[in-house]
Amino acid sequence: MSTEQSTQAPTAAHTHAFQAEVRQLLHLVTHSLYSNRDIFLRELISNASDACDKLRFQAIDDPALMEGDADLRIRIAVDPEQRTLTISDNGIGMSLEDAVEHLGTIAKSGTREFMQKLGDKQKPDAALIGQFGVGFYSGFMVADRITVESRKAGMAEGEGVRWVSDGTGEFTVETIARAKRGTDVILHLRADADDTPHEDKIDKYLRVWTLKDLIGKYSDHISLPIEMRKERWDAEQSKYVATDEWEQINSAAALWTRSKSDITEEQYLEFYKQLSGDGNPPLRWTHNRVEGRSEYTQLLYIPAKAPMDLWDRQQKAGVKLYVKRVFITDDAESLMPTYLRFVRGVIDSADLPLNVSREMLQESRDVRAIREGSVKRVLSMLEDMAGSDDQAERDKYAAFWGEFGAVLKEGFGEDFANRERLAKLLRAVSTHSESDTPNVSLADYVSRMKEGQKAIYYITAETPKIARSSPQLEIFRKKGIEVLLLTDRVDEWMLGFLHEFDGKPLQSVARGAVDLSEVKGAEDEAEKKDEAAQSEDHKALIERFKAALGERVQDVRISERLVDSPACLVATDDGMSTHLARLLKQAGRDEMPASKPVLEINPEHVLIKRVVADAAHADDLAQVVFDQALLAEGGQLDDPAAYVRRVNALLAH
Ligand SMILES: Nc1ncnc2c1ncn2[C@@H]1O[C@H](COP(=O)(O)OP(=O)(O)OP(=O)(O)O)[C@@H](O)[C@H]1O
Repeated sequence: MSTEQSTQAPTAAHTHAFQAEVRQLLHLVTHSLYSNRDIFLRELISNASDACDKLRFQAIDDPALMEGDADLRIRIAVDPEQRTLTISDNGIGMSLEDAVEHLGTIAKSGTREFMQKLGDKQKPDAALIGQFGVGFYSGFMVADRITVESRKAGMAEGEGVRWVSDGTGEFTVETIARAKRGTDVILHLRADADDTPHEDKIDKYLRVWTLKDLIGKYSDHISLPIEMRKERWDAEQSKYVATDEWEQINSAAALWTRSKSDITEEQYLEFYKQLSGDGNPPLRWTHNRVEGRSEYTQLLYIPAKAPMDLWDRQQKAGVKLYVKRVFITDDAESLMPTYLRFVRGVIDSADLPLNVSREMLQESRDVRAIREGSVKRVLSMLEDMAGSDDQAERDKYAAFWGEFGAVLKEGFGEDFANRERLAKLLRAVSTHSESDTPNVSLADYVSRMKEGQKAIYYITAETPKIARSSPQLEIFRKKGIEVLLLTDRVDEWMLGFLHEFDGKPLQSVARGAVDLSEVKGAEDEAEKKDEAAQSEDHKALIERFKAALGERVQDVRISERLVDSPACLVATDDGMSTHLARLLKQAGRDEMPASKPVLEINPEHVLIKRVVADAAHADDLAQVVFDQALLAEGGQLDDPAAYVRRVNALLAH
């Protein structure tokens, strides 16, 4: 910065407008969250704690940042006369640019998307809002003005910043002189209306014992000391008055470092909320101290609800890495594979060096051991729920699968070592039940297989409804053979890795030829046809179709799987399924040429018989039969107009 600028800057306060999403968020914060205002304290303490974590981490490489004051702590002070509540930390602090950027915009993509989704709804459900942290802005639930004074560690005394806003449209920033590193967030509490019920009065946040109570409830697990001024009884004034001495309010032992028996369920739940910003209680958690070659503590939670950014693979991993209680990063993908990105928690290693770099994280054997250990724990939690004797636990698993099943499926390609465990956790929709909720496991399927049935049959489609109406299922339905209906986008990809279960191959009903001859079924004998007599007729029929369809098909054959429909499309054994070809096209992957389908026809069907009987319209009929087979499986016609023309010609005839 030039001298000219630095002498000018302190005098001018600049006004900035909040980003539109922040304005919207502020509106919500001040209008809708009225019922649980207490959380503002937890949010601000959490920010202060993060700021100290960041400083501690940066100071590993640059100890001068500590400026001789390495006792990081958070202080809460009240001034009843001025009606202010101040949350101070001696953490990393903010520069003027930081303040404009961080306290004027919303950086988290999930929150931003959420705000956009809410649109103009002024009164959304408070539980919904509770799902994500409103962070700093929650201060405006209780304050009609917030002043933030800060100086970034390592910057000069004259380079502090004051940020002020009344939480409507704008804020101002100016440069100030500030000797102390770190941040003071000063809340100018709103005045209560006379008719505010006692328990809702904002005044309560000026009372020391209320604050102590809230810190105990929401922030006890924060690993830094949270201090308030000691009070002394003043007989003359007959009230408590603050002294100059500070006392520690919380236990300041990071929750995961305590022994399990000292932690209540409520504390685990509260910690989860703080860690994840998710207002829904988690489904399960696991807390272990692992000893042996690699020593670490893990506290891992399985959430009940998917966050908005679940599909954003760029999102930070959900597990925070600490080394000997020092926060290192919340961006360590190497700790958890991508297919478990929904897991939230903390891993605290006793072995890694404090200045561990990103590259080291990727290569370290310790990290690999931690990762393997954590994956095992998560899969065990899921197995416990899925295989529990208790219906409530199994319901929890079903809920989990509904939220995260499609993500877990990515594991088949990502985690070869655990493929079998993942296969047991898989749930699918099935022709065996009417429910479109995936609740059939491969083990259930195998236990119901018919005598002589060799494969586990499935079909992929866009929706269960389309899958259920597929002509390819007809023969399976008739013979009472169960078929799994796989309708997640990731399924085709997953099936590239999942070839068998319990020694039984997985086989698509829409691929290759079906051979159900060995499956025991009552109708089979009666169905045996005089094959020799039919084969000549069939040959002619097939030739007709081939001549009409030319390049559109790879082959035409008599179907073994159709009962009621005239025709269906199937892939060759090694060809790409038409469903996958469509998915790739939707994803803009046109360069993958779809392999041409095989048309299977049902010679017993009246339309197919007409192709033989009505030579004049045989071509049109064959084309229409093909197009309809494509439509029936949710495909799109290349030339819909030609299809309509042909159908009309046939109808008019
Ligand atoms: N006490 C503080 N010291 C330093 N920086 C702070 C402090 N409080 C807030 N900030 C900065 O402002 C940013 C925005 O804070 P805010 O609480 O809105 O969101 P967040 O902390 O990123 O997310 P969330 O609170 O939902 O976890 C923070 O990311 C941080 O960069």
